[in-house]
Amino acid sequence: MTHRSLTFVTGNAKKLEELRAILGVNFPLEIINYKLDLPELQGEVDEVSVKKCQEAARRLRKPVLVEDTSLCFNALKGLPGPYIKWFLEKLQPEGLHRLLAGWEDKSAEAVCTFAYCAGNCDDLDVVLFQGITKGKIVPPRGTRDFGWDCVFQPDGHDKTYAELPKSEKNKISHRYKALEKLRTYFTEKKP
Ligand SMILES: O=P(O)(O)OP(=O)(O)OP(=O)(O)OC[C@H]1O[C@@H](n2cnc3c(O)ncnc32)[C@H](O)[C@@H]1O
Ligand SMILES: [Mg+2]
Repeated sequence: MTHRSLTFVTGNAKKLEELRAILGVNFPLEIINYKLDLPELQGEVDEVSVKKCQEAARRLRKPVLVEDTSLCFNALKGLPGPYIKWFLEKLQPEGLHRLLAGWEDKSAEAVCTFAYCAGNCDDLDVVLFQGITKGKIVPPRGTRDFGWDCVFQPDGHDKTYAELPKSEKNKISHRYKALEKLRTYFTEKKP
């Protein structure tokens, strides 16, 4: 059996860990990691992912996959959105919750957007696979080993992502939902 490969370009080891756990061994392509923190242009969620993916394809010149994660507060009309990394870095999880102090509405959406490009020089078409999990922003609870997991409580659960066992998060998460779409695409797609 020929094994096509796909290079996942990310500087984030936890994203890679979840991708491997979610896709498991039955995914038809071999996933190779290329550790690189790509520059991210400003814009709406989809735009950021498309540009990031085209930059990865330009640099690596082979089939590439990138991912961009947003955390969108409904009271703030979707912000911090794709800028969550910088908000988290400066404000820490406590500060993310405090951002919503003036609003009754604590609802938020975790959005994961995978972007794939076949990497041909003259064709930088990008396909997106997006997953959204709705929830609310709460005071931090649970482990602090991955980003804003400790302040995001998915709807229908009384635990934050950080309090849920990894295997549970990976059954309901924004990343899981995006990867299910990606799995369908690559499983049904003829080489
Ligand atoms: O190299 P890339 O793939 O861009 O990795 P990154 O860490 O820069 O990631 P993003 O640009 O997508 O920024 C998303 C931020 O949200 C965090 N994050 C991503 N997925 C998460 C998840 O499932 N749970 C909690 N935090 C997450 C991540 O650590 C960043 O701080
Ligand atoms: Mg990034």
